[in-house]
Amino acid sequence: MSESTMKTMNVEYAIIGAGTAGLGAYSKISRKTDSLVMIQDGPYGTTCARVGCMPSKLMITAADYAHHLGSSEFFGVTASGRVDGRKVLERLRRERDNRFVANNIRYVNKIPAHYKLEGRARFIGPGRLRVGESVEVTAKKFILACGSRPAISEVFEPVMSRVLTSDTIFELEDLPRSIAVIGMGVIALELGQALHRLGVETTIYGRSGKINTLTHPDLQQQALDILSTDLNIYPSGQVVSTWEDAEGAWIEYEQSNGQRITKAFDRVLVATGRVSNVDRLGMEHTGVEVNEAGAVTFDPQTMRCSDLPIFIAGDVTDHLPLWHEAFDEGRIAADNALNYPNPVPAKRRPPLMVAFTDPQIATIGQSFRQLQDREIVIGDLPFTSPRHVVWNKVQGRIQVYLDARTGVILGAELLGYAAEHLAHLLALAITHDMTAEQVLLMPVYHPSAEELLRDVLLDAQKKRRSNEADEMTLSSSA
Ligand SMILES: Cc1cc2nc3c(=O)[nH]c(=O)nc-3n(C[C@H](O)[C@H](O)[C@H](O)COP(=O)(O)OP(=O)(O)OC[C@H]3O[C@@H](n4cnc5c(N)ncnc54)[C@H](O)[C@@H]3O)c2cc1C
Ligand SMILES: NC(=O)c1ccc[n+]([C@@H]2O[C@H](COP(=O)([O-])OP(=O)(O)OC[C@H]3O[C@@H](n4cnc5c(N)ncnc54)[C@H](O)[C@@H]3O)[C@@H](O)[C@H]2O)c1
Repeated sequence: MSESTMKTMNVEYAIIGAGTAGLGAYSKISRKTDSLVMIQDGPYGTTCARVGCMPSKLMITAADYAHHLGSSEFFGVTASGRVDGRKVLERLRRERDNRFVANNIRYVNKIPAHYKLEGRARFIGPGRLRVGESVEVTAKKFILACGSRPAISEVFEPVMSRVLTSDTIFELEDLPRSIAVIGMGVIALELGQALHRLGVETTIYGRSGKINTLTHPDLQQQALDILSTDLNIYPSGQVVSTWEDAEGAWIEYEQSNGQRITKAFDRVLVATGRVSNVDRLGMEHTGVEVNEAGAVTFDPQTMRCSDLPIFIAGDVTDHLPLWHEAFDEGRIAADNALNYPNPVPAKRRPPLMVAFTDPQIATIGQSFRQLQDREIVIGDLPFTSPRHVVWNKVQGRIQVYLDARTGVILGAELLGYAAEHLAHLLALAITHDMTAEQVLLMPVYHPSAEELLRDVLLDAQKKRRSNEADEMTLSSSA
């Protein structure tokens, strides 16, 4: 394209990406100025609604129904269920498209056309972007909100026609007969368990041997043991080769003990993490600092990159790739872009993560690993309350970490049925720097799952008092 046919735009603010973070930034900036553009490559609707949080939870819910039917005998209820894979996937797409994606598109459609530009943006110089092949945008401030994409390693190239990722699995017409799930992170565990419960012969191939979403070794092991009771999991090793023939996609996997396993599958779901789209942005033209791993360095309080008028938000950061964080970061980045060069540092919320497996995995505040150098007491109980017994859901554990001196709740790791709700109560307590004693002032209904939270805090308190008594005995005998 010649310079003369290149369309040019000159604005104050350019937002790259119209996902959760980009739209969060747009909503703030558009209230203050007309001089902005939001550039989107690919379909609108956001990763969360189209191929992330929402379709995965819709699939998990169908799988939960199938699982409950299969286990209802325990309650004296005989039920028979048959999974119709086509209907499961049709319903998933219907709900996703008519509700979650449609809501988002409705919002995007209300954005005036002159604020929106479609095409892939990349920097061609400081303050200058090329969008697609025919548009050049000059802006004073930039918000990088262009998300991430599934990582697929070269070893899967021979079976690419059978490879699925979270970007493609929800578009299947029918459920496959068998699937290899590569990875043991959140996507692999959520979707692997759901597919298994929907009747797909599923094998999960991990790498590290650990469920790293949790950090306490006992919880990691217990999570693996529980999930392995109904799921076929090889936790530790690596895929060494793949090939395809009439039987399907063959996976050759070497376990960490050196033993090799070879098996053919209809499909292969690669869930081995995500890569930030920052690598396609031409950052070398901007002067932004990039660390050894290729990630942009930024200040999490302002989302500012180096000292430049460039801000970053959402999964593109490689840091806390979760929906609520993307939304917060978009808004923090917008506030700081609007106020540039004066920083507006934001108080970040305590970390909160829930994996929607059964049992659920949740982490709140500081992890056990992060607290290793600090004096803490651990409230630690099996995930059992009268309510959990009634539900016949007594697997797992809850750990709450208190500062040994003050009793302030610092963090927690949970593995248990519907842990999401206790996780949110703990998140509230941590947000307000509450002590166990303060939380214990709350009324707790009987029989409720929240009794477990009360009991684990009482356990932690008891340990704290016993530590204090030991210290007093020591000092009086010294
Ligand atoms: C399967 C799955 C399940 C998940 N489940 C949950 C969950 O239960 N709870 C939770 O909190 N989080 C969940 N997440 C994470 C959550 O979806 C993300 O954290 C969130 O969607 C990130 O939003 P974002 O705005 O950073 O990115 P996105 O929504 O991906 O937006 C970025 C946009 O930028 C566009 N883009 C990329 N490059 C360019 C470019 N050069 N120029 C212009 N545009 C560009 C992309 O096409 C994309 O549309 C899940 C993710 C996945 C994949
Ligand atoms: N419920 C939720 O909030 C939810 C659900 C799904 C996804 N997400 C978000 O999406 C992000 C991406 O999820 P993800 O599961 O792709 O990433 P992840 O980082 O959680 O897990 C990737 C896993 O793949 C393993 N791995 C990497 N290379 C491998 C290889 N060659 N062979 C075998 N295993 C390999 C890693 O050890 C890791 O366990 C998550 O970090 C999470 O923030 C959140």
